[in-house]
Amino acid sequence: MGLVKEITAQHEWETFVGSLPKSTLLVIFFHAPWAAPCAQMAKVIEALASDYAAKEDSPPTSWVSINAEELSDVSEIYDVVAVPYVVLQRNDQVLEAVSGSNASALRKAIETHAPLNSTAAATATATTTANDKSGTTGGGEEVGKNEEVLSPEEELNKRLTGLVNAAPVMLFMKGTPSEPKCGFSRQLVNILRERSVKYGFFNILADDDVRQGLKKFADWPTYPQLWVSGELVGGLDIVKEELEKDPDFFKNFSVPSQNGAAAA
Ligand SMILES: N[C@@H](CCC(=O)N[C@@H](CS)C(=O)NCC(=O)O)C(=O)O
Ligand code: FES
Repeated sequence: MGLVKEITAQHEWETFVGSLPKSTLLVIFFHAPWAAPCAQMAKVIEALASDYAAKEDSPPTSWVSINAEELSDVSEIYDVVAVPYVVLQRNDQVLEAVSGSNASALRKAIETHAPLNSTAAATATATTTANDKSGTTGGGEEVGKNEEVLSPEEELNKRLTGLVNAAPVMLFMKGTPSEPKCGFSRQLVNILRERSVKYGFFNILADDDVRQGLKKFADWPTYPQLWVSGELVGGLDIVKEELEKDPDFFKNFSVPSQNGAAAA
């Protein structure tokens, strides 16, 4: 079996997703054949997939690769506006998406949602460790390398730093761009969409640690939160104000107005 399955038809996609066991983390890699960063990211994904395949007690994962332009219906469902774009989902729920060729953000995201047990845990029996979601999130330089011991708070902050830098424009929202779960988040998605802004997003409803932690980290009490280049811009009101002051606020982050995905 190839580790990363190329899906080339809509029906193939539907069958595949429909047959996935609930606990499996599905990694969906959207790419375009003309985008050089995609070729790089494809290698990263192959390597990650083989890491998971190599570890006997690793949580169940499944890896697919989709040509974003060829399967535009699928791309639309996931709001793919740029490639490479990787979506992590479990049980039909989008957990996180990583936009652009950001290998470390991707590895961090995957390890967060499907923690690989450390070498010590690997020697324990698989049954007792399989459900341990509360453990460390990895995120170290290399799997298996000695990691500095971090307090849970430091660990979370490290993770949050990774998340706010996961894409040049990051939206922390309630729900997903195609299914916002609150009017404030929906409005901000619309603002970004109208301006063809390329952005990554994180559904804070899927992760209460991030939901509560980021408020402290950002010193900002609500969602949505928009981050640009790793810095908090603010919530919906602030973004509206910024756009009033400077209508070109997002100029550097917009996709040229053409169909299909743009290289990130
Ligand atoms: N005026 C705010 C509206 C956002 C807001 O009030 N968000 C609330 C309700 S969705 C929130 O995130 N509360 C904290 C929470 O739900 O964790 C803005 O400009 O973004
Ligand atoms: S979820 Fe109630 S206002 Fe956003």
